[in-house]
Amino acid sequence: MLPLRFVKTSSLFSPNILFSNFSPKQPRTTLLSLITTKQLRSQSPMASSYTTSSHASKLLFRQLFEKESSTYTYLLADISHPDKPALLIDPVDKTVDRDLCVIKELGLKLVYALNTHVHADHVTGTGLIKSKVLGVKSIISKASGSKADIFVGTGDTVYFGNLFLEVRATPGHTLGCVTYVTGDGPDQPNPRMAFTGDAILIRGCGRTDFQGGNSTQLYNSVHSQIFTLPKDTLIYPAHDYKGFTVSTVGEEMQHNPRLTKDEEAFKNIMENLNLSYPKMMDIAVPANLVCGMQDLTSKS
Ligand SMILES: N[C@@H](CCC(=O)N[C@@H](CSS)C(=O)NCC(=O)O)C(=O)O
Repeated sequence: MLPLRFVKTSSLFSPNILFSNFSPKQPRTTLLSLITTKQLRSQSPMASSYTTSSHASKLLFRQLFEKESSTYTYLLADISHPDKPALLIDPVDKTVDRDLCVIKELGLKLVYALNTHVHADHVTGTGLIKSKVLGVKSIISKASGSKADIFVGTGDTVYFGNLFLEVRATPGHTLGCVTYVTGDGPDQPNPRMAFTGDAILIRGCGRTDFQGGNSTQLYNSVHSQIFTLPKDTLIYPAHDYKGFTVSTVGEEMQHNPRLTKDEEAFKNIMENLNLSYPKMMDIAVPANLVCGMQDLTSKS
């Protein structure tokens, strides 16, 4: 387990080898194998874009959907870098083959599998990915209580090529929730993109009734860590149940039916959601507390 303050992928790697500096003081070398996953052509990405940057086409971005749990997985890669280093946010076990197929077809090199939190409604694809693509590192917050290769917290940056994600702790749905935000800088995507997990959903938010959930904390997280981002920041949540794909900070500040209320009204809404527990909860939470390595620990 590597505590992390700074993750930067170096530009010094050949097509099949990636050198990752996990800390400026502790350089580490990781050999990544080629992806050997069987291609599944029947499954395709749901939504896509080649770049959201105002600069040279640099960020490759895909929004991928898993329909049973209505989960979004996000693929990001720096395609201006010779090795096209890529990462996945919130992969789902059931769609790992589809996601790895896209990564292979696009000639990307998967470096990291990140989770925004310990999910209760599906098993993360992280463990399966690590068993299929050697060298991929799992990332989650320390506060999640989960096992992983790398732990992140507020202020950490996760580099893939010359692009990076900034980590913001956004607890409230669970204790260990984080939001990953694309970097603020001249060569970073503009507008910025926030991968909010379940902290904020489009016109909604994550429930707060289990896994250390707390509505006051969620309210404060969203207002201090997400609503303070530029209003044109794109919001990409971990779920959508209504057919939405993307929103913006400004749009949610104006139209989110829960988070536009004052704190007391918000708490009242959250206490009266009356949602049933996720069907997969008893399987998903223990599996996700080991980052999806539950069936793989003896094999890896
Ligand atoms: N029916 C689904 C679970 C739906 C659910 O509870 N979603 C969560 C996020 S996954 S833990 C949530 O926070 N929903 C908020 C909302 O307002 O819907 C299942 O059985 O898996």
